[in-house]
Order: sequence, then structure tokens, then C-alpha cells
Amino acid sequence: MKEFKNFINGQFVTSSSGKTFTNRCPVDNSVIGTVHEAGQQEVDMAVRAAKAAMKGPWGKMTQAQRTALLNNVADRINERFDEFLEAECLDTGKPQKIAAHIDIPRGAANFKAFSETVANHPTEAFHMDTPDGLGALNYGQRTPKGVIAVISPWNLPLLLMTWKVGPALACGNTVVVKPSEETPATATLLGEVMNECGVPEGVYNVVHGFGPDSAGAFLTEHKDVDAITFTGETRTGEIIMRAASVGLRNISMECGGKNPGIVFADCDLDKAVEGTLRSAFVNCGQVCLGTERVYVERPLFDEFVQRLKDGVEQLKMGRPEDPSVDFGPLVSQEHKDKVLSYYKLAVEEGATVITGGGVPEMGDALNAGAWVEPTIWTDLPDDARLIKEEVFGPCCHIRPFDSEDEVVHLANDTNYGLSAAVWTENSAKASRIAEQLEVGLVWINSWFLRDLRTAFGGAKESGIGREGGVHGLEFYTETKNICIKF
Ligand SMILES: O=C(O)C(=O)/C=C/C=C/O
Repeated sequence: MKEFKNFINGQFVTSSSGKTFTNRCPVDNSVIGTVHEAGQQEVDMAVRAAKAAMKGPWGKMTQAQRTALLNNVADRINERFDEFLEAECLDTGKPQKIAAHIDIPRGAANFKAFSETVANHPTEAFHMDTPDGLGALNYGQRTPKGVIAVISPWNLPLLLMTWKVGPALACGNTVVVKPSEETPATATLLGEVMNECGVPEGVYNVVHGFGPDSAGAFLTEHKDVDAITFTGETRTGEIIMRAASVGLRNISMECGGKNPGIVFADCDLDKAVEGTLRSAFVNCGQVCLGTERVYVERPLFDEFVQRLKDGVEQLKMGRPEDPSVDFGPLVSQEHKDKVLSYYKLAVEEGATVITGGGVPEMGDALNAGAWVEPTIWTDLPDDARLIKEEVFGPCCHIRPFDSEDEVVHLANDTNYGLSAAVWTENSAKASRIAEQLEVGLVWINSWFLRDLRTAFGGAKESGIGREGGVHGLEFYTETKNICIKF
């Protein structure tokens, strides 16, 4: 039986309240262990430790020293790769094949990418002419913002947590992380790595718990938190924004999506099918960037539907450690219930179920897991709730279209604006379409191909701000302009 403690000021601590909650594996609903729920007192300890660390050795470190430390953290994650892999797959149920190629490598890479960016990105400087002819010099100075609250999600727990902790620490801040209650393991394990690598105490802290009336709320409402970064549902983002408004704390948010995949008749069909199979079903559809709405140019529609159906029906479900498995369960029973309610709603709204739509017979212990069938629908009306609301499960709806104007309108007809995928071999058309889409990220003939130097974030209700590359610097630092008169 595992135990997941809070990590505060370099120490693993339980909770003064003695409150704990159970952590379960979604593969078979078995108990993984007990999690110590941080109360107001533990959150306050963590924030005070993070604030104090800014004045300690960490705050006095040079950029080069911080960069070296963070590169060591990345290397140590890779040295302890199997432990992180097992922990992540136990918490999420995702196939080890997936986590070994995405979650853990990126969990480490995020540290290296941002320490390099921050070390090499210049601040600005301007020489200014003045009436007395002597001139003046203006130059920019970036300083750490301070204590950053990191509220990270359960779908890519390590990756999405270090996507924020990496730049935050590279910029000289300290962090208090509140991982999802569904996935406490890798954030806790990273505490061990921070100690092993000599990251000063108080720089990285972890408090476990829930949102309202729990660690999440205590953290975002804490007056000594200087900024809040969050990945998760849009409605939760609104709650966090309200908390951040007290004391004018800055926020950076990546929220929900109802992302379109646009398939033209002149696409490379094999690529489009393979890419849509991944974008709609990888990670059991639990990726904010995933495709839940597919639009196919009419001449290709029937063939595309058949090819995607064939691909879905070849997905292999099973335990994470089975190397032949490429499809896992949803993250929890609660999320399974939510996704199944949408499966039911789809039929009520008039969908044709091309494949899936229910719960698979897994046999043996796995039947107790959070398994659902990967599902494809057609024939829903454009105003159906299934077309408007994010399911965040292994499902997509496919609709034919007849013109570029029509498909751009359909793709943009949503409150979200996170990502899109466009499949065509005509590069001029691909760019023409991409430039009309009201989203933060467009992939052309690809999906989830990630260059960490690029701007990353969503438009409309999919988020606020851009992280990635130098774009996060505006959030993770304060920029000061200094003017020297000669
Ligand atoms: O790839 C990334 O850096 C990233 O943030 C992925 C987000 C996925 C959300 O579900």
C-alpha cells in the first residue's frame, strides 16, 4: 500500500488534520494507496516555505547555477524513468507504451527546454537621443515574480506539471504544486528528485487535495501567492480567476477545447486516418488538444468513416504494462460516468453510432475499471450538445462538408478555441484555412507535434495567455525598464 505525502520545505509531511483520501488505479479500481490531504495549515506552510526560499540560496543563485540544477533534475527523472513510468501508469491507467514516449520524456524535457530558453533570451535595450545631445540608455531587467501556484491536471500529470514548473523555476521563482487528486504520484516522486539534485528546500512544494474547500482553493486564495498557472476545465478556470483577482495576481490558463479536425478530399488518406485516430483516441481521448469534431469533404466522407471505424476497432485494450496495449481506461469511475452520460445523450440527440457507444466486456478484474468503448458518431445536428460540449473521452463525431467557407464556419462555431488539425496535400489551402481558424494551435498534416519554443495556449474559452518558449516569460517574470541619463 503506497502513501503519498505532501512535500513541503524539502520534507514529506502528512496533514495536521489527519485527513487522507484513497488513490485508485482506473484499470481495475484497485487501491493504490493513501494520500494525505493538505489543509489550510499545510498550504500556508508550503507558501511560506516557497516565499522564504526566494530569500535563501535559491534567490542568490546565478542563472547558470539554476540552469545546471534544472538540467540535473531532468537527467535524474530520466535515470529514474521506470519509477516515474510505473507511477504515472498506475495513477492514470494509460498504456506504458504511451507514457514512455510522451509523458515521462516530456516531463524531463520541459526542464531542459526552459532552462536553455531563459539562459539565452536577451532582455531589450534602447539608446535614446535627448535634447542636450548626451543621450540616455534604456534597458530591461527581468526578475522572478515570486511564489507561483501550479494547479495541474490528471490527464498528463507529470508533463503538464513540469510544463509549468520548468519555466517557473528557470525564471528564478518558487512553486507550490497542487496536482489533481486523481494523480498524486509523479508530483510526489519529483520531490525526491529535487532533494537528490540539491534544489534548495522550499523551491518545489506539493500539496495534495481537491479544489473547493480544499488545497486548491486554499492555495489560489493565499495572499502570498504571486501568480497562478492552471490547466483544466474552463469552469474551474473561472473560479481560479475570481480568486486571483484579490490582490491582482496574474493567471495563465490552458482550459477545455472542442477541437475540429478538417479532412479535405485531397489529403493523404492514410496520414489523415492515422492522425485522427491518434488525435481522437490516444490517452483514451483525454487530451485537451484532442479532436472531438471531424469534418470531411463530402467525396471522401464514406471512405474516411469506414477507415476510421476500422482503425478504432483494431485498438487493443488492456493493462498498462502489456506492450501490445494501445488503449487504456478513463481516469476514474466518476469520469467514466460523465463520458457514458454523453454516449447516452448522443443517441438521444439522433446520432448514428458507427462503432462503440458502450462499455467493453473486459473479463476478469478489469471489469471494475473505468473502461469505455472508443466511439464514432455521425448524423448529429450542428447545434447538438455533443457538438458544443467537451466530452474529454475516446469519441468523435464526423460530418461531411462541401466548401472551405462552410467548414471554416463550422470549425469556428464553438465557444472554445484551443487547437485544430487540417489534412490536405495543398499547402496553400492548408495555410488559407489555418489562418481563418479561431484557435491557438493548428497542426497541418500532423497532430501533437510539439516544438517547445513555440507559443502554446488557447483562444476564447480555451484559456488565457501563452506559455512555451519565450512566451511564458511575460507570465513568469516581472520586466523592469531602467533608464540611465548620460
Ligand atoms: O504538449 C504540451 O506542452 C502540452 O501542454 C500538452 C497539453 C495537453 C493537454 O491535454
